[in-house]
Amino acid sequence: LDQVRSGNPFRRQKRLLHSNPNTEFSNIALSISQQNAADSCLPKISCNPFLKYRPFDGTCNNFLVPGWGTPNTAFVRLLPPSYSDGISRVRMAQNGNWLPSPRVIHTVLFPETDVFDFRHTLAVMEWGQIIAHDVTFLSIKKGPACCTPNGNLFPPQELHASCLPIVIPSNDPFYFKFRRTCMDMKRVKTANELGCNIFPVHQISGVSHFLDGSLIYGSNEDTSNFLRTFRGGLLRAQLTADRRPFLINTDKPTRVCHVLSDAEVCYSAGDGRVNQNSEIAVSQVMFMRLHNLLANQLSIINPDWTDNVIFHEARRIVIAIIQHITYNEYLPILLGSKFMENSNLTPTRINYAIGYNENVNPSTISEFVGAAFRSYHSTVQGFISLVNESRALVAEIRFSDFMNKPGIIQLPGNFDHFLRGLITQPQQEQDIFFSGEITNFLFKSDAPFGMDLLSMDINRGRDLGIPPYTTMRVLCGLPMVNRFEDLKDVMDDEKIVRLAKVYSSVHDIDYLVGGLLERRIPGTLTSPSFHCVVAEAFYRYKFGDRFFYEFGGQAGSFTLDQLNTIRKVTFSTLICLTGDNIQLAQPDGFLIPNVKTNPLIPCSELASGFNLHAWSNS
Ligand code: HEM
Ligand SMILES: [Ca+2]
Repeated sequence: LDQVRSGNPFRRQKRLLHSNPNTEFSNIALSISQQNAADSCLPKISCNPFLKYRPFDGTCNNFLVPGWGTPNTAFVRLLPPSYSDGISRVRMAQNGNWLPSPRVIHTVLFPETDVFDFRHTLAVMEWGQIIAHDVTFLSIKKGPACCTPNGNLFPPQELHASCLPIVIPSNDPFYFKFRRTCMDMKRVKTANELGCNIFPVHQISGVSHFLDGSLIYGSNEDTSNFLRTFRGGLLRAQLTADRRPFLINTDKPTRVCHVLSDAEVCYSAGDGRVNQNSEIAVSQVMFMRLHNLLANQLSIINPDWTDNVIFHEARRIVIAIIQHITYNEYLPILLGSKFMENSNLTPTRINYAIGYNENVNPSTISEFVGAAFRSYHSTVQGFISLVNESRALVAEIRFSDFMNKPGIIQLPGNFDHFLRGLITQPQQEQDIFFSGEITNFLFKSDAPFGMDLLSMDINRGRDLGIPPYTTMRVLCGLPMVNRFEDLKDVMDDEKIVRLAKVYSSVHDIDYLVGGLLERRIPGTLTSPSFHCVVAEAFYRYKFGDRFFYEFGGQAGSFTLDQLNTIRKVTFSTLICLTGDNIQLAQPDGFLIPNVKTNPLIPCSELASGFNLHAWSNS
C-alpha cells in the first residue's frame, strides 16, 4: 500500500523473477518453476556433448534434464494451477457459481474499436506471432462437437469431457443476429494423454519449447527431412510462373485450408499454423527464402561442403537471426530498453554473452501462453495494407477473408506489398480494444460470423488452470488486494466499475482480463502483471538455452567473427534480403518510418555489412 501511496506502482513491479531471488514471491516462483511433476515422465536419453547443431526436437540441450523443452512435454507453471477439484476441472467463482461467460466479460469490458499504435509497425505484432508459433502449440483434444449444429448449448449431462464451450448470452450484441448461444471449444491435451499419469493435469506443447526456428524446420527430424531437398542444403520450394519461390503446397489443400480445390495454394511448413492468416504465411515464406539464400551463399564460399553441413549451418544462422532480432529489436519494445539492460537480456555488443545456466528450465511457461503473451492479440490489425515501393497503399484486404487462404500472397507483386505493409502500417495499440475481425469473424470462412479469439483466450486460461488475476499480480510484485477498489493502484476507476459488474468477487477476475485492464508501464508494451511473466519467459529462452546464439564455449558456438556478422542483421535486413524486389526500407522495421530518425534508405545500404565470409573454411 505504501507503494500505492507513493504514486509509482510501476517501480517495484518491473522485475524479473529469476534475477530477484531474494524477494519473497520470486522465491516461490523459482522453486516451483524448476520442478515439474511431469519431468518424471521425460524420456531418459544419453547425450553427445560434442553435438554442434541443436537437435530438431531440442533433446540434450540441457545435459542435466535432456528432455527439457522437447515436444510433447509439459509447460512449466510459475504457480500451482487453479482447478476447482485440484485436478483438472475449471476454476469456479468464489461464491461457488460458474465464472462469468468469457463472451460476457468481453462485451462488457472490451469494446470493439480500432485504435492504432502510431509508433510501432505491424511487424511488431507479427514478430510476436512468429515467436508464439516457435515456442508453443497447444493441441486440441479430440471429441464430438461441443455445440449443436445450430450453435446452441447441449444439456450439461450430454457434454463430452473434452468440451469447454463458451456460453453466448441470447442478448449478445453480435451473435444474437445469428441466434447462436454456444461457441464450440475443446480442452487441450495434457501429459496424461501421453501416458504420464500425474495430477493436477499438465498441458503440453506440441512443438519444441526453445526459440529455435521450429516453425521453419519442424520439431522432429521427419518433418525437417520432408521439407528438405537434400541438395545444396536447401529447403523445398514451389516456384510461381514468374519463378518466385514460395513454400511447398500441402497435398491436401481442401482439408487444411479454406479453398475449393486441391490445386489452390495451401502451404506446408515446419508449423501447422502456417496458413492461419496472410501475415504468418508471408513470414514463413520469408524464413524459407532466408534459409535458401544463406545456403546458396555458403555453397559458393565453401564448394566442398556437403548438403548436410550447408543445411545445418544455414539453419544455425537462421535461428541465430531470429534470436538476435527478438532480443535486440523486439523485446526492448515490449519490456523497455532499461529493463533489458538491467536484466542482461540485451545482446552483448562485443565478445560472447555469459550466463548459460543448466539449472534454468527452458520450457515455455503456462501463464505466458495461457494469458500474458496472448494479450498481444490486441495488436492484431483487422485490415492489412498492401504497399508499393513509394509507400502508397495499393490495396487493403480484410483480415478474415484470407484466413487459411494464403494464395493472395503469391499473386504478382503481392509478396513485396505484404512485406512493405508490415514495416509501414501501424499495428493496433496494446490496449482493451480488439479488432472485430478476430473477435467476431475469426475463421469465418464463408459464414457471416466467425469465432471470438478474446473469449477463447479467456476460456483457454481457465482450461490451463491459470491462477486468477489477484494471485498473479502478487507474483509480479503488486500488493495483495481484497476489494475491487484496491485495484486503483494500476487501473482506472471506470474499468474497476465495469469489472465489478461482471465478476462477483475481485478474486474471480481472470488473469488475462485483469492484466489487459491495467495501465501500461510507460516505455513498454506491457502492464505490470504481464511484465514479469513475459520477461521470465524470455529470460528462460536465453539463459536456459545452451545453444543460444550469443554463448561461447559450446560445441555449437559461433566464432566471434560469425557472431559479429549476425549482430548486423535487423528485421529490415530480412525484408530487404527476402523480398522479390524491395529497394528501400527504414533501419528499424519495428518503428514507423519517418524522415528524421528512421528514414527510408536503400536496401543495399541496410544489408551491406551482411556477408558470410566468416563462414569460409579457407
Ligand atoms: C496475426 C493474428 C493472430 C491470430 C489470427 C491469432 C490467432 C490465434 C488462435 C486462433 C489461437 C488459438 C486459440 C486457442 O484455441 O486457445 C492463438 C493462440 C495463441 N496466440 Fe495468437 N493469433 C494472432 C497473433 C498473435 C500474436 C501477435 C501473439 C503474441 C505476440 C499471439 C500469441 C498467441 C499465443 C501465445 C497463443 C497460444 C498458442 C498455443 O500455445 O498453442 N498470437 N492465436
Ligand atoms: Ca521452438
